[in-house]
Amino acid sequence: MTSSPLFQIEHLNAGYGESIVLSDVSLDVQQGEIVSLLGPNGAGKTTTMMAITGLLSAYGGTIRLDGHPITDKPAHKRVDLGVALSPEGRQVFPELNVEENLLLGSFASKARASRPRNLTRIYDLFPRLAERKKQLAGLMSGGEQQMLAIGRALMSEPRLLLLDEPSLGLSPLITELVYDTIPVIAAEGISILLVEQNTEAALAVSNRAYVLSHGRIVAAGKAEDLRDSAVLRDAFFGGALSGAAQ
Ligand SMILES: Nc1ncnc2c1ncn2[C@@H]1O[C@H](COP(=O)(O)OP(=O)(O)OP(=O)(O)O)[C@@H](O)[C@H]1O
Repeated sequence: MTSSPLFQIEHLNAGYGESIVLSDVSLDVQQGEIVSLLGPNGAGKTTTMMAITGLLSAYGGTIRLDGHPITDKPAHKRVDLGVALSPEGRQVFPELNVEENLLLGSFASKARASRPRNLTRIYDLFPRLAERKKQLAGLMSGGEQQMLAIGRALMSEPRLLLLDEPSLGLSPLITELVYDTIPVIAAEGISILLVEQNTEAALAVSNRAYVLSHGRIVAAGKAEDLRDSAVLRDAFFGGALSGAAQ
């Protein structure tokens, strides 16, 4: 693709206090593209997501949406500009019902005015949520909670949807059900950055992928080229990394 990317990270450094987790991370996502960020436990995937949303400040580097830097914007402003996160572990509000959880996704955003339309759209995407509008989120299955977390993120009408480990703790069958919706969302023109340890599920729906290991991008390429690559295996199973892409 040659068009300028909807979303771009350039040379991002980030971490916690004196502990640097991400070093020189660069990646991009085109409009409507599904891009995976793969890596084992502790590679820095969630840290990357937190830096993109503004929940964690970058130590260096630039994060751009539509070419404009958002690195210094507060988290709520990034939501309004079109960045939404479905967090690791879903983090639904267990004492609130499905619809209340969804409404919170647009509570403070510009999308507040279009709530009825977006609710309809999300219920069309996830009929299970439509059947359970009044059910307490805490009483739902892991798969339903995952659908709810994605639906809640969509309520803010994102242009970039960040999905952090959507398959975590789900059976293969339920993972498939959740994953079936990802290309449908992308087909609406929404760009998706998908963080996963489940490389097989992620690569099956992605156009491209990056591999993160010890806070550094160690490989990048088309999803089909990375599927059986040695660098992906090394990143997960601790082999010596060559650093070469693919
Ligand atoms: N709040 C925090 N304070 C200090 N260090 C942290 C914090 N959160 C994460 N880390 C450290 O940052 C590194 C990267 O963690 P991160 O959660 O980003 O990895 P991950 O790739 O998302 O892994 P997982 O798949 O297990 O969630 C780890 O070494 C982790 O211990």
